[in-house]
Amino acid sequence: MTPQDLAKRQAAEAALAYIEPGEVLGVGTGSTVNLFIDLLAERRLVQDIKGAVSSSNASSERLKKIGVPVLDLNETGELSIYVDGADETNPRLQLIKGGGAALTREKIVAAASRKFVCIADQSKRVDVLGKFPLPVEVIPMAQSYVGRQLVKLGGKPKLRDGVITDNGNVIIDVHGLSITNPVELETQINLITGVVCVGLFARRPADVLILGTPNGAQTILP
Ligand SMILES: O=C[C@H](O)[C@H](O)[C@H](O)COP(=O)(O)O
Repeated sequence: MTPQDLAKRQAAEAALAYIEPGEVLGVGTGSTVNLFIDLLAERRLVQDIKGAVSSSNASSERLKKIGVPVLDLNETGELSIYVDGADETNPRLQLIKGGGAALTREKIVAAASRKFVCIADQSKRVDVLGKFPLPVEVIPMAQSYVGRQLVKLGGKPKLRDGVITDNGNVIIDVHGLSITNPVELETQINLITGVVCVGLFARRPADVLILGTPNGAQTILP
């Protein structure tokens, strides 16, 4: 395991403490979440939860493989805990997400959860969001139009080659942004016709960040 994977695993392991027995768990997407799912099996915690609402087909498959029932968010109502990774986090726990193209469902599950526990290695921590290209999920026929609007906002849009989301849409990654006002930019991008979702989690930041570091897992509050 690389030092980065070890740090991700530390964060994932610390997040196990947030699981509420008998509850439905919200589960995100990505390599850090995969380690979290693996730990559910390793630590025999699968029986403790009622099931999971997942933010991607990939996570659903992984959950089913270890015997976790994957439930429909429309049937579960509000979730107590949502555990997910991030591509970047600032000190206010506002995030960039969507490196794995799952941003829209992630934002839905985060919105429907009382507590969002973000798990990441320390390389994800930044002062100002934007070094990681900002993912935007877009309806395919609007791709060029949305690209032009994103240029007007100061970004350099680039279509993510060969990627179709679980919702049948494309991803535009916006390079060259220095996101000093994440709430405003999230609103501006949301207002572009053809945008399904932007991977900026500013209006609904994480509630808790668990960061894997060489000195162990650190819990950070906004
Ligand atoms: O679409 C993917 C998600 O937003 C992931 O949570 C994010 O990309 C972080 O992934 P990883 O844990 O692999 O760094």
